Amino acid sequence: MALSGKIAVVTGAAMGIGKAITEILLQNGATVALLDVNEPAAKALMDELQNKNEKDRALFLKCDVESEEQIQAAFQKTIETFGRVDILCNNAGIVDETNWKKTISINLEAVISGTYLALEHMNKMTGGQGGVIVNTASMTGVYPVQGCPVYTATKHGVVGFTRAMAINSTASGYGIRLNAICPGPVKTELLNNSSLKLGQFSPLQQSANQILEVMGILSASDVAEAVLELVTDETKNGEALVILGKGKHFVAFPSM
Ligand SMILES: NC(=O)C1=CN([C@@H]2O[C@H](COP(=O)(O)OP(=O)(O)OC[C@H]3O[C@@H](n4cnc5c(N)ncnc54)[C@H](O)[C@@H]3O)[C@@H](O)[C@H]2O)C=CC1
Ligand SMILES: CCCCCC(=O)CC\C=C/C=C/C=C/[C@@H](O)[C@@H](O)CCCC(=O)O
Repeated sequence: MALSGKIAVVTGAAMGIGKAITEILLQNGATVALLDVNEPAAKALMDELQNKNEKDRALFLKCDVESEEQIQAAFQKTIETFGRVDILCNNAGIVDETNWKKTISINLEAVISGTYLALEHMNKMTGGQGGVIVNTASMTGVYPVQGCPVYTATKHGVVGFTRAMAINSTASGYGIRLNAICPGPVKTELLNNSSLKLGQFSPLQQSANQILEVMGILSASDVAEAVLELVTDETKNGEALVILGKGKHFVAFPSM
């Protein structure tokens, strides 16, 4: 898929991996609606884009993905402004093993809401033009990590939901590819703060730390490059791409 003229929606776009995804999509010619709850960070990014003459292809829409109404309003504004949606990156996520219901709400429920809203607008069976959805899971969506069982559960859910929706899309003719990106540790605010967010499992942090030594730490740009591969490679549907400091691989799931 060539990105020039394509319209993308990215959630959690103001910082970290979402910011890097936004930047690489813009660099490759796409137009991006940036959805985020952090208005100051988003405005700072928009100022950076202004300096790179990319601001006219970027639209910040304040949106708390915990609110289905706010996601719907953001999609509506995107379509009113740019005419359609071709690419969706459900990227917003948190780690909070204490407020674990919020973690489920943002990391999984919002991914489902965003995907279903995108279907309404992208589905070829209902007048859409098709497209691609990349959901940000984590290596914890495939390999459980001590210290963050609910986070791990949400990311397993993102992988399973994405793969099931990819099968549905093929079977139903939606014309939409769905893939999951499963990064290991990435140097962002989320990772930096994660040791404070393990709640009752904080004593297990050391074992989580060991993963950093084994897996290495990625940059957000490393992940964005892998997301670009999933967006542009039209042969990829229903994949879970694990990316670690030591390399990347598509998960080989057991066949039935
Ligand atoms: N940093 C890491 O080591 C890894 C992160 N991930 C996943 O990548 C995604 C992005 O994480 P990072 O960039 O590391 O985090 P980050 O904390 O650096 O950035 C997350 C962005 O999402 C936004 N956000 C949070 N809650 C929101 C909500 N309710 N509505 C709208 N926006 C919201 C934040 O304001 C922020 O801009 C998450 O889904 C995370 O689980 C996956 C694997 C590794
Ligand atoms: C613990 C949740 C991490 C969420 C981010 C991911 O999905 C990556 C999962 C893989 C490994 C996680 C390791 C987490 C270690 C934390 O306990 C913390 O110690 C990391 C500190 C970051 C740093 O030192 O740069």
